[in-house]
Amino acid sequence: MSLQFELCPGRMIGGSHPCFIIAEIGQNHQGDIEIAKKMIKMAKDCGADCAKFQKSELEYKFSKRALERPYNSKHSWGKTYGDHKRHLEFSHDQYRELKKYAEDIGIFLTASGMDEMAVEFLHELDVPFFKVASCDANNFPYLEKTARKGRPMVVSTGMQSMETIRRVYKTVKEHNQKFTLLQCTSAYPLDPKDVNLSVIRKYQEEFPDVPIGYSGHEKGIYITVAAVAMGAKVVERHVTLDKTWKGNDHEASLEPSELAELVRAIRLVETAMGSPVKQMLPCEKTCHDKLGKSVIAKVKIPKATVLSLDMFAVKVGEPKGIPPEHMQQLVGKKIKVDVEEDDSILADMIE
Ligand SMILES: CC(=O)N[C@H](C=O)[C@@H](O)[C@H](O)[C@H](O)COP(=O)(O)O
Ligand SMILES: C=C(OP(=O)(O)O)C(=O)O
Repeated sequence: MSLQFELCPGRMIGGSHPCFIIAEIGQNHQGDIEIAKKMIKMAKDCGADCAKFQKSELEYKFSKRALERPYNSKHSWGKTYGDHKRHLEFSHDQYRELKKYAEDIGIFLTASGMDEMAVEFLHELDVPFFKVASCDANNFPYLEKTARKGRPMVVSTGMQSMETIRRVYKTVKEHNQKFTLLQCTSAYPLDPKDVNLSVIRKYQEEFPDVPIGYSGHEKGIYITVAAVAMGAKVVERHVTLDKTWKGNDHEASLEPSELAELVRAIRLVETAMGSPVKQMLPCEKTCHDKLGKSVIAKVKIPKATVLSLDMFAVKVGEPKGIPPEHMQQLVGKKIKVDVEEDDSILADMIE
């Protein structure tokens, strides 16, 4: 069984614990703290385990020239990429307010630290765990420093090769035992042919002591539910209050009704995963009583006949007799009574 650990106070993940569902608010709050709060509440009401944001200290995440480059996208909130990002970035005080709000309504809150300084701030904010965004999965100095802080980590692996992920595993593991790797393809919205859920299996094989999860950017909920059926122990999906809003991520996000449906579907599938022990269950008795088949006399069998296969048929009999899987064992045995054609052969008729 995969490693299990406490990702948030009182909330274990991995093993047979319920999948941990992260509602990624990201920057879908449009830079408005009241919308952000509504989204945290929505995540809670829909049954998600955690609301997540993205925290950057912009001069540490981007170079000057990257911040100054013109950003003409229809999703832009400013003339330059820096202006756009500044519009979407909450201050430290605003983060404290959001964290308090989440605590008040009873949902975990964290953020991806999008650079080392942001991780420092999140550490001080006392988030339950660090999320590492795909764009930092190959940022080894960052990974090492973050892992050394000792908080659990959820590491996304979009845009990376298997070789890099092996190195991520080794690097983080050296300093921190509590982490999970999420399969992710970083495209918005993500085409199903590029999802590669099979990577979940690959990760489970290569890293059997680490819970594996999935961070999805596709439309709809089916693929994420399938990830859970494959054993994803953490899932993350972007959420929005309105998919038509301005912003790069809204289209690939779930609206409240979809998030609620995703949570319901995940919990249903988890229940249905059940046990690998194959046996007839008590709930099957009614069906078995009505339609379970028995060994039936194909012909009249006189008392003292030595039984052979050509004397048997398999039918639903009344009363229920010997189950057909035991038919072979009857061969060569003697019958103690006369049996009419089409009667059930019962255990106490056999010598
Ligand atoms: C890889 C990564 O960070 N991806 C994030 C998480 O999925 C996204 O939310 C980006 O922040 C977003 O798509 C950027 O959009 P823009 O460039 O319009 O701010
Ligand atoms: C980019 C992020 O996540 P992912 O790589 O899982 O999409 C994030 O957490 O900010």
